[in-house]
Amino acid sequence: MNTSNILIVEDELIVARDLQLTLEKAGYHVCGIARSVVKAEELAAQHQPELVLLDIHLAGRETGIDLAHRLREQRIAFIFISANSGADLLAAAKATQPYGFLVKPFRERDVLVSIEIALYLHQQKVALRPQQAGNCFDGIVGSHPLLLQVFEDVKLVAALDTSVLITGESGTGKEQIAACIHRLSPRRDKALVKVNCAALPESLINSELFGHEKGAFTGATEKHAGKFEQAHGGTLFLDEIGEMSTDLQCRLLRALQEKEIEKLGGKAPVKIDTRIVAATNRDLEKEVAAGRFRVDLYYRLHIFPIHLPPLRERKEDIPELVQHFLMRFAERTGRPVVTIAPAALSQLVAYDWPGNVRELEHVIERSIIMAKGGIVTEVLMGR
Ligand SMILES: Nc1ncnc2c1ncn2[C@@H]1O[C@H](COP(=O)(O)OP(=O)(O)OP(=O)(O)O)[C@@H](O)[C@H]1O
Repeated sequence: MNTSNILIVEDELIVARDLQLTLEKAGYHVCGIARSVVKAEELAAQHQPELVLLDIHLAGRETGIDLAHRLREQRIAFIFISANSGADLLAAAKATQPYGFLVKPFRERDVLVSIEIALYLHQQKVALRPQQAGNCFDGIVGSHPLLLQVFEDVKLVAALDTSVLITGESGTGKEQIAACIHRLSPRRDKALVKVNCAALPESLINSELFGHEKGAFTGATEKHAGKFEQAHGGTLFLDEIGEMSTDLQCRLLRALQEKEIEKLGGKAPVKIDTRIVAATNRDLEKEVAAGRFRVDLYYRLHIFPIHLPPLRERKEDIPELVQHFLMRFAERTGRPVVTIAPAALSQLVAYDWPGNVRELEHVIERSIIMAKGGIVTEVLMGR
């Protein structure tokens, strides 16, 4: 009997229901059907599926390819299901390293065989992981002492259950470090849920974080589990915490102190066990001094601060980072690796990188596209 939990991400309800029937007949458990990437991420965080069946064209702004990259980071297996199999789309799908690609219309048998193989391959990978997990800092390039100190801090704090505040300029890798803390913590098998506090309007962020009951406000047609609840047992990454309104800061502080939240329209508080990792590129002390950030919340988050150095303070890492981005671009696109001329590399090392590693990543991608004869001879700085 198969008991694996499977999530279906498909915008055509008839196809999704057919798939659900097929899977349930074969003994799998379908933990949900999502029509958009947003809903899929909500369900994935809630149910921790072993496998996701993923359509490419979905309702909403993002595609199945966008979601696939993130599922891969979270080490959740997925198989694409799509009516379209054009060369460009296949190249983009391949770059996400899926466990399979089924072209619609497909036979029941093909779906079941693909799922069985995907689950088997995924289990093999998971079984191998303990030896490889030694490096949870995979994908974080650099060996400057300032970065090595960050790695040490992360290893130390990951095992504890305290809140962590990651500071550093934009593009220095704060989100990557937050993911490492989660992966190294005892909460690693539960969800890591991310919220960008600057990306949501004030009116939405409240229900996004704390959730709401059905009928809590006009348009609340269904009960919604907020990010706090979705991250129950796991970690909630609050990016750009410096942008939070004072009202929300107050609710967050209460949630941290009481370990419970109040849903919009809810009758009783809900107990939560969620670890907070927050990040900011602002100087929170200045924000506190200016009265824009609550001092009590600041101290609550500041129990263990981790500071990421700007790239200009660890220029020695630039050549290795450049090499990393050149290789990664080749891997993603399936094209040969482009090299870089020494003069161009010197220019990159000399530059000050106000946008840090993210800016370097963009400059390299742009330079590869403009490169002739497989070698980058010119680099064009600027974000
Ligand atoms: N040391 C590193 N090695 C490889 N890639 C890195 C490194 N640091 C950052 N990056 C890459 O740079 C980009 C920006 O990183 P990330 O989103 O973690 O930064 P951030 O500090 O959270 O930025 P922001 O404050 O703007 O949210 C990402 O694509 C990330 O993969």
